[in-house]
Amino acid sequence: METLIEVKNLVKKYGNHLAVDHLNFTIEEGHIYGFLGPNGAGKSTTMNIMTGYLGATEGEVLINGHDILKEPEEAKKQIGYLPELPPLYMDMTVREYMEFAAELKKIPKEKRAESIEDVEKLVKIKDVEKRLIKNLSKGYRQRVGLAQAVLGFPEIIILDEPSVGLDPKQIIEIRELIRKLAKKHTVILSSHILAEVREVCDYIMIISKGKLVASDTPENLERYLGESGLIEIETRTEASKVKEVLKNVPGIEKVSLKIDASGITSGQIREKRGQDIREELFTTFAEKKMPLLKLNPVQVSLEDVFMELTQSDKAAEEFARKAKEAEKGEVSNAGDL
Ligand SMILES: Nc1ncnc2c1ncn2[C@@H]1O[C@H](COP(=O)(O)OP(=O)(O)OP(=O)(O)O)[C@@H](O)[C@H]1O
Repeated sequence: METLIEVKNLVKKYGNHLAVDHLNFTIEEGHIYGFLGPNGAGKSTTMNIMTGYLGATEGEVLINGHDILKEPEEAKKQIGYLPELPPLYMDMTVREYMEFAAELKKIPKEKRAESIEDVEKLVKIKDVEKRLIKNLSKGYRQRVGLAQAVLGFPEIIILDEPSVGLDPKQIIEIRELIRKLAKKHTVILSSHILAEVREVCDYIMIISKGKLVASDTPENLERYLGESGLIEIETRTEASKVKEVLKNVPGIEKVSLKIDASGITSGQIREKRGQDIREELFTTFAEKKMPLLKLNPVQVSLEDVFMELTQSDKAAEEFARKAKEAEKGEVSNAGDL
């Protein structure tokens, strides 16, 4: 697969504030990437640098091998960008604005009309092309912003929070449109909403405090981080006896139990790092004739992962460790085959 964008050691400082902190990643052809991070994480700043709207303090961005600062024309030609606040001219009609955008993009005169028609149909703004932008709803304005990004059908389309401020129906429409675009283009979008990124993107980059704290497919992120090291159990045996039995099971870090009104003891067992004590638990309880009603490893959702990664530096470090281990595991598995 072809590498379209290389971001190398990117740093952006606003005064003393490090908005982008040594970012490194590549964008490969044919995916829908999601930049996910809380407000202020540095998503817009990164996108503005990648698209040549903002200079970096350090580092470099290559678009199809062209440095965005040294060869801006060549690099920008390959990108369509919808910034957080689309640069719309309120007193222009939609069509006038599209003509203006086509001129800026240097689309040859003889191809302009056709190019605009194609995009207007795709984004469904043909019906409003004679209306002034200031009289359009927020949803339609966003579509016009998207239309100027898509105009000329560049290879890479970058969208900053494309669904912010839209109503649920418009959000669904925008998502459908993004999926449609992704059939022929590489799309990068940012969002602070995990559900949105998970729904549309096949690759997620989690950004927190200007740093890339995780980057993988949604499935892999869930897999690496899904195991919490916690096991839920339930039994009719008294809590004190359960505690006694658990003392003899190696690999346990912590136990917390409670009894409900019906006499069922339930609780959580935290395993020591890297241990899997499920079989040991099962046989120990069975030997003592203390049947377990439940023995269930607690799965962490992508929501939990996101919250943890973006709130705690320790969690982010832990993620990096797990991802490395998983990578090593995959390499050695491949070797075994
Ligand atoms: N022009 C600026 N001057 C000073 N600080 C800035 C400027 N632009 C952004 N920042 C700061 O840089 C950090 C990153 O901002 P950025 O807009 O890139 O984040 P974001 O992830 O896109 O969040 P949002 O979704 O809220 O835009 C924030 O702390 C922000 O306050």
